[in-house]
Amino acid sequence: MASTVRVDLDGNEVKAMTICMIGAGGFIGSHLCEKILSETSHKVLAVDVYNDKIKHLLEPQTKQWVERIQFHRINIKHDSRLEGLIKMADLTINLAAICTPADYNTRPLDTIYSNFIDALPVVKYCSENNKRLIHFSTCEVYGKTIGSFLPKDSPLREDPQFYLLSEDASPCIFGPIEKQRWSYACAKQLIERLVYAEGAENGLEFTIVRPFNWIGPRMDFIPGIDGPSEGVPRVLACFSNNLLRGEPLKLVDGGESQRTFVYIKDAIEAVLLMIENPARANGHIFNVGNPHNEVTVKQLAEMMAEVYSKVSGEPALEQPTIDVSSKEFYGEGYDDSDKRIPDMTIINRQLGWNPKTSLWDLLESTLTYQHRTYAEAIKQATAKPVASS
Ligand SMILES: NC(=O)c1ccc[n+]([C@@H]2O[C@H](COP(=O)([O-])OP(=O)(O)OC[C@H]3O[C@@H](n4cnc5c(N)ncnc54)[C@H](O)[C@@H]3O)[C@@H](O)[C@H]2O)c1
Ligand SMILES: O=c1ccn([C@@H]2O[C@H](COP(=O)(O)OP(=O)(O)O[C@H]3OC[C@](O)(CO)[C@H]3O)[C@@H](O)[C@H]2O)c(=O)[nH]1
Repeated sequence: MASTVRVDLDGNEVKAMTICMIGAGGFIGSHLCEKILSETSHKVLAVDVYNDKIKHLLEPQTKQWVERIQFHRINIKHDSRLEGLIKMADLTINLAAICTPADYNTRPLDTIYSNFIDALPVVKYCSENNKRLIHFSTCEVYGKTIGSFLPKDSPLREDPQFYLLSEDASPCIFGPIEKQRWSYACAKQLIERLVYAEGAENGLEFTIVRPFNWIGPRMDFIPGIDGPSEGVPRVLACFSNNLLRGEPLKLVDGGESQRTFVYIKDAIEAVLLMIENPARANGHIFNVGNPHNEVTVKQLAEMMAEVYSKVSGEPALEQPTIDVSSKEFYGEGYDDSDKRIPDMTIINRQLGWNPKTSLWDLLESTLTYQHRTYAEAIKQATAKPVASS
C-alpha cells in the first residue's frame, strides 16, 4: 500500500476511495488496476468476464494489495449484481466494450449492443445513485477529418483547422450506413450524448475519455496462441504476430492512414489524474493521445520491423510488408479514419497532463515484452513434428 498522503493538483488530500472498474480484465483495465494498486490506497471492485490479464494482481502472492482488489466475474448484459457494486463504490469507470475494428463491420449488432445498450444501465445506476462516472469513449467519434474531403493536393490539408480533433469544436464525420465500420463510432457517440445529457438534466458527475490509439504490453492477443487462430486484433498485435512468425506485415489499402500512438503507461497517468481530481475532471470530455507520435501505418510497420529485429536479435525481414485490400482483410463494409491528431488544449488546461514516451521507445519496450512472452510459444506451435522412423 502507498504510505504517503496523496494530494490532488490543488494541494488537497486525496482520500482513499472504492472504484468499480467495469472491463478491468482488458488491456487498459489491467494497466489501470496495476497503477491504482501500486501507487494509491484506493480499492478496486474489478468487473469483467475474463481475468487472465489481471491474474498476477489477484494471486495470494501479491499480498500487499490482496485486500484492495476483488474480482467479480460478471457479464454486464445480464447481471443484477451490477447495481449493488456501483452503489458500494465512490466512482465507476466503464471500460467494457467490443472495440476491435474487425468486429465493427462483421458483428455490427454485437458492436452496437456492447457500446450503447449494455452501457445504458451503468449510466442509469450512476445517475440514480448519485455516483461519479468515468466513461471510456474513443477518438473514433471524430470519424474522418474535414481535410479528407479536400482535393489530395489542397494546401488547406496542412492547416490544423482541417485536421486537428478538438473535443468542443470538431464535428463527428462518419461514412454511410452501409459502411458498417461506423457502427462502433456511432454507438460511442450516442452513449457520450446520453452521459452528457444525464449530466445536464439530472446532475450526473461524469468524465468522458477519448483514447487515441493507446498501445503497450497485454494489448489484445496473438492469434493461435492466446486468442483464436482466425481472430484479427488491433494493429499492434497484428504486426507483432507477423513479426513473431517471421512473415511480412500486412498493409491495409497500402497503409496510408495516419495514427498517433501513445504509450499505455503515459495514458494511465492521465486517467489517474482524472480519478483524483474530480473538481477539474467532472463535466469534461478529454482527448488522451500523443500528437508527437504521428506515423502512417506503413511507417509504423517499418519501424516495428526495425525495432523487433533489434530486440529479438532476429535478422531483418527480406520483405517487411505486403499490401492487402481492406475488403480482403476486414470484409465488406470496412472504412477508415484518415488521420487522428488530438488537440491537447483541454487536458493541458484542466490536468496539466502531457505524454512523455516517443514512438521508438514505446515500441522498444512493447516488442521486448512481446518477444519474451510469445516467441517460444510460437516456435513450439509452428515446429514441424519429427517423422518417426
Ligand atoms: N486501447 C485503445 O487505444 C482504445 C482506443 C479507443 C477507445 N478505447 C476504449 O477503451 C475501453 C477499453 O479498451 P481496451 O483497449 O482495454 O479493450 P479490451 O477489449 O482489452 O477491454 C475491454 C474489456 O471489457 C470486457 N467486457 C466487454 N463486454 C463485457 C461485458 N458485457 N461484461 C463484462 N465485461 C465486458 C472485456 O472482456 C475486456 O476485458 C473500451 O471502451 C474502448 O472502446 C480504447
Ligand atoms: O494488420 C493490420 C491491421 C491494421 N491495419 C490498419 O492499421 C490502422 C489501425 O488499426 P487498429 O489499431 O486495428 O484500429 P483503428 O486505429 O482503426 O481503430 C481503433 O482506434 C481506437 C479504437 O476505438 C479502440 O482501439 C479502435 O476502433 C487501420 O488503418 C488499419 O486498417 C493494417 O494496415 N494492418
